[in-house]
Amino acid sequence: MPLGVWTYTGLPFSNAPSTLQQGAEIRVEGIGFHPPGSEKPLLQDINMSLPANSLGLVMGRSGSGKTTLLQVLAGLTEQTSGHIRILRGAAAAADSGDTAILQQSFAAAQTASGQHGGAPSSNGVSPAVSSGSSGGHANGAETSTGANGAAAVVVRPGLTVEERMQQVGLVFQFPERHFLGEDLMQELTFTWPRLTQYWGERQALSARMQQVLEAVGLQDIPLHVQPWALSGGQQRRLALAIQLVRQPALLLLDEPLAGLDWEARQEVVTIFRKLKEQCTVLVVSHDLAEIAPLVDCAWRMRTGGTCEPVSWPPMDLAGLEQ
Ligand SMILES: Nc1ncnc2c1ncn2[C@@H]1O[C@H](COP(=O)(O)OP(=O)(O)OP(=O)(O)O)[C@@H](O)[C@H]1O
Repeated sequence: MPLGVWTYTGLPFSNAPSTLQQGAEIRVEGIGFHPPGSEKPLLQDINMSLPANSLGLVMGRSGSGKTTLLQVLAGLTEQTSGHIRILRGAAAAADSGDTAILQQSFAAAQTASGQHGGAPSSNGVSPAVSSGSSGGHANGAETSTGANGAAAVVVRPGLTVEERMQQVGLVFQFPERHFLGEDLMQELTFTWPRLTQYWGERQALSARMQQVLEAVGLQDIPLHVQPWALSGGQQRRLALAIQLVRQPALLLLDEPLAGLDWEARQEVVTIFRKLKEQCTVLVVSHDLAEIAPLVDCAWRMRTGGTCEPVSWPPMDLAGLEQ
């Protein structure tokens, strides 16, 4: 499958099938990043696990490496150690040894392919025959057909940077500073593929655009309006819409409330409540008062690029902010 078309944000357009509508479990395992020329590593042995459709929070002092971590997760920077996995369905089950989910996944795959076979064995490897397709489990695991025709769950070690760029969306801090389109239509479609071979992709995107605009509450703004004529909150919602149209499995938000007034912050937080239904979300933020009620799991980054889990919900939110 060809790699997607590159966008102005550095994110290639996803050629992933439109079945990627739900969040996935995210595993960050032993991620380290030590760029050449830097005396010390910027990230060290980062471990995180985000359940599907959860919202994770990363906090920490300035310079502790939060943005660097997001860049690695989004595939803009390649880590020097560790790996990142996006697990769906059978992949998550195989990884955790959950044979019940595996059995359901294989039953669904067999029904879809019109084939029948035995149940998965207790080690999670199915003796059943499948079509050999991925069965919708993009990355992390897939069903494959062996030489004897038997299907097995193959858990892949980690995502390449290209795969991350396709499956992870990143909304930068102050995303409105990166707007390039002369109107909303241009801004929303700027990253869409233009070559004839991607016509099907464009059609799928057009079909999703209206839904996404409604989800972020911008459906009543005419598409000929200039992006800079929008309010601060509307601009942030536009930046979210641009990423949501791509249907990322993981959405990364870097200080999404920074620089917004009270009203705009409320607008954006309201959208975050709904975001979790569509994808798994990881937010870097200092604005704990607004974000805290939405958070399912949290980590604190320390100077030197280490990361530790924070018990959630916290006993004392004010103390956490210090
Ligand atoms: N490619 C690089 N090479 C060397 N140092 C880098 C590189 N990229 C970032 N840094 C340094 O890594 C450190 C972490 O930066 P990062 O922006 O990730 O921190 P942060 O926690 O997001 O900070 P803030 O909250 O201020 O945004 C900083 O000291 C930064 O100067």
